Formats: sequence, C-alpha cells, structure tokens
Amino acid sequence: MPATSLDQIVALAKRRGFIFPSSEIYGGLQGVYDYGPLGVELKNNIIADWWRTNVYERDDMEGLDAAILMNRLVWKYSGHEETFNDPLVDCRNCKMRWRADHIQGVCPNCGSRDLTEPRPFNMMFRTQIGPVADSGSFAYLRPETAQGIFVNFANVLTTSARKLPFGIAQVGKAFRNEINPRNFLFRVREFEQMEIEYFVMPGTDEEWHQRWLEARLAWWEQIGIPRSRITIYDVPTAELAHYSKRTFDLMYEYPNIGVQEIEGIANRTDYDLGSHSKDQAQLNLTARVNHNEDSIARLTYFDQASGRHVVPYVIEPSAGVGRCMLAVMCEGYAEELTKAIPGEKLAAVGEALNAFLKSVGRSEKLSGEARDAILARGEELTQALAERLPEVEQLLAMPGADQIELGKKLRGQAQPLIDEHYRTVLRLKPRLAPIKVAVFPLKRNHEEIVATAKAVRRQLQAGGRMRTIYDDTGAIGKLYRRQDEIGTPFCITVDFDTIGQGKDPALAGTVTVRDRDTMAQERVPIAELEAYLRDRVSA
Ligand SMILES: Nc1ncnc2c1ncn2[C@@H]1O[C@H](COP(=O)(O)OP(=O)(O)OP(=O)(O)O)[C@@H](O)[C@H]1O
Repeated sequence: MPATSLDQIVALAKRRGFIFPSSEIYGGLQGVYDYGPLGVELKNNIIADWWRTNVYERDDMEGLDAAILMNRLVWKYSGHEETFNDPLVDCRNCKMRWRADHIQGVCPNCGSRDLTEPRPFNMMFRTQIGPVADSGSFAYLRPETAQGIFVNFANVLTTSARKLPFGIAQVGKAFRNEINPRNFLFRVREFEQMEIEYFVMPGTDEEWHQRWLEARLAWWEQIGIPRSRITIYDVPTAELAHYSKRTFDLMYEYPNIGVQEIEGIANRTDYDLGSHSKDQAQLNLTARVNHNEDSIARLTYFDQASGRHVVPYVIEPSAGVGRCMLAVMCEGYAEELTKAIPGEKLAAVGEALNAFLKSVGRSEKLSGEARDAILARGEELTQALAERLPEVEQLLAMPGADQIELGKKLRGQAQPLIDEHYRTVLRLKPRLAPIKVAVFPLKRNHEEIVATAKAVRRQLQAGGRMRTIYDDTGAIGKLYRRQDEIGTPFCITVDFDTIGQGKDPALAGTVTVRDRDTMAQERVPIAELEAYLRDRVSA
C-alpha cells in the first residue's frame, strides 16, 4: 500500500538523507529544499530515465541545455511579464498572504473572512546582471525552461537538419515566487522541470497531442506510477492558459495534498514560435500574439512538399522533477509486517505491556484522560504491537520511575520482535533506486570476511553501472532494514561460508543475495554476481 500520510515521506526523507530544508542551520528558507546524498541519486536517476526514454529511445528528438538567465525581451514576448500572475489576497486580520484560488473565501490561518480583493502578483524572480543597477541590467530567473527551447528553435533546426515532426528536450531549474510554497516538494520556489517542445505541422497537432498523452502515461508507468493511479484532467476551455488550444493535466493523488497535477501536456499551437518571430503579419498565425518589434529571426520551417514556410505547432509535455520524486516515493512506500509473530512471543510482550499500562494507570503524573485512553486501548495495543511501534514508543517516553523500569523491559522484549517482524520498505523501481547493491560483512572485525566484502563492492562498482556501497555499521538485520527503507533492491552478505570456513565447503566463493521485495535469499558465486545483478538493477 502506498504512503497514507505525507508525514511518512517527510520523516523518511529527513531521517535517511533524501531531502533537507535549505539553509537549515539559519532557520531555513521557505519553499526551498536541498537534495541530500540519497535524494540527489534518486533525482538524477529519474532525470536519466526521462532523458533516455524521450531522447535516446526515439528517432525524433534532440536535447538542449539553455541558460537560466535570458534577455528580458524573451519574457516580454512570451507573455510572462504581462500574464504570469497568480491572484494574491491579504488577510486583514492576521496579515497572511494567500493565493485566491487556493482558499475558500476564509483565511486558512485565522478563519477571518476579512480579505482584500485579489490582485495580480507576478511570480518571476528579478535579479540584476553586471555591476551597475540600472534598467539595462535587469533580468529574471526563468520561471520555466520552455522559452530557452523556443528561442533556440532555428539554431537546433539548422544544425540538426531535422524535418517535422521533431522535438527538443530539456531538463533544468525554474524559479517561481509562489505566494504560498507548501506541501514539502510539491509547491516550491526553486525546482526542476523536464520539458519537451514537440514541433508538428499544423493540422497534425491534435493527433500528436493524443500520442504524447499515451507516451507520457507509459513513462509514468515505467517509473512506478501505474496508469490506474493517474487521472487525466482535460482542462475545460475556461481554465485554459491563453496560449493553449487544449491541455491534459496528469493528476496523482498525494496523501494529504489530494489529487494534484504532476505533468501538463499542452497543445500550444503556433503561439510560441509566432510570438518570438519577426514579420509576424506574413506568417498566417492562428494564435493571437503581441506585435514583436525586436526579434531578428523568422521562426519558421520550410515545408518542401508544399513549397511554403510554416510556423510549426507545439505540443508540450512538462513535468516537475520534485513532484515526480514525491509521487514515486509515496507510491513505493510501505510499512508492513514481514511475518506473523509467534503466539508465545506475543504473549510475553503482551504481559510486559499490560504490566506497564497498569503502572501508567497508577501514575499521579498522567492526566486522567490520557490514562483512560491508554487503558481503553491496552488490549488492542498489545495485539497490534508490531504494527504500532510509534504508540509503544510514546508510552515508553512517559514520566515516572516505574514506567522507566517497565519501559526498559518492554523495549528490550519488543524491539527484537519488532525488528524481526516489521519493516518500512521503499519499493522503487530498481533503475531509480539511489543505491543498487549494499554489501555487508557478517562479522565486521573478521579480517578476511571484511576484505572479501570490500573486494566484492569494488568489483561491482568498477562496472560503473550500479552504485554499490559497503556497510558494517550494525547487525545484518538492522542493515537490511536501513536498505529496505531507502529502496536498495539487493543486499549481499559475505559470511564464513564465503571464505570457506563455514559448514558447507561447497558454498566457498559464494555470497548471499537478498531481494528487497520478496526478502528471499539466494547463494550466488562471486564470479557470477555482476551478470546476476546487471539486468535486475536496471529493471
Ligand atoms: N511551484 C512548483 N513547485 C514544484 N513543481 C512545480 C511548481 N510549479 C510547477 N511545477 C511543475 O512543473 C510542471 C509544469 O508547470 P506548469 O506551469 O504547467 O504548472 P502549473 O500549472 O503552474 O502548476 P500549479 O497549477 O500546480 O501551480 C507542473 O506540472 C509541475 O510538475
């Protein structure tokens, strides 16, 4: 089952080093996050998968990496200076600011209805280029990567000698001064986009729009978001952006946040190339564009069949990397019992817990209400102990000498049980997993076992294809749980059998390979490890 609460993902992301708040030691910066050691791997793997699918595995695509800073005129003629606005309202009571279309006429902070009329707020960040702050030095941080593609259309067309239809793919940072950044990675002020601008002959645009919808759904499925988990929102005409003839928003149901856009697939007509072209009057544009008196290029395509210059239509699939990563983590997340707890062990823990609850009931320090609540749930807690570690932890944290004594006893009994029977697992597609293989020595102070484990790690990493780590910081069970939580598809253990000192001499030169999802273990000869893992880690 996927994550049931965003908190599960936020906690895991922090605990294991996927995501950190930006500038945390100075109190953070709202709407900005840093990708930690595991986050950067997952993010890079998502981007690489998108690039491979959309650039390498197609015959009709080129890549591009345009600069974030661009001439201000780009944003004038793209329409962003005029229209890239969100409706801003102020709460007169508590002074909080909100996006009018995100609230229900009442301040979500204080409940006041005393709000200002919505007014347009331009979301582009401004900066200054060069040492002199005058009007000529003014620039924006790009709020989308798409414009870098449009203004390079002629460059790519002439250097690649492409014929329509063809597309340009780009991944890069975008910045939006969101009024209310929130919901972790979902709405932030600095993020990455994976965008395609696909250029087609006018008249074939509707068909290509449908084809891209299918292609994009197939990609989401490939990275672990099944078709059944995505809703297609066919944006009603009244809600369409001014440049769009039709837009499909792909929506994913995030826990707590609800059904939200992860990707927009827009038919942008000839609006973009037409907007950035000179001689617009001669281009037979269908889109309404602002008169361009600054561009030095005609962004057209010579169609040999008709002998005419045409302005291609554009289909744009545009996805956010952060929203994608959040969806992939939510979808792959599971907390589960790994096997049924044997009756007598449960009874022993139950006894300790009951004694503990009794003691809590006598405690002067506990409020009556809390005591009653705990006693009422005593049996249920006992039964479901392994699934309810956080609640048990809460009980253990309560004050009072008896509690501490019993708490210790309980923890002592419960922890191994819980460790053995309960786990959090991130079922990422192996190709996305930050770490593909983790290698453990069964004994961390045994020279030969350690040396063999390190050699196995080096051998697998040397292939360059699978990120492999060595870890000896705990008992094997604990190490498995850590790797389960971060989505590592395979763990390898080097033991006495491996080095020929175990019970079975036939196992010399083999290691245990454990599968994250099935938890099944297999003995594999070291010499065959790479072949065994190669396809499995790129699945
Ligand atoms: N503030 C943001 N934080 C994270 N990702 C974003 C943000 N804004 C846009 N994206 C991502 O970029 C993609 C394309 O951007 P687009 O301009 O279509 O978004 P949008 O329609 O403005 O999004 P929303 O309506 O949620 O603000 C979105 O589908 C989303 O994945």
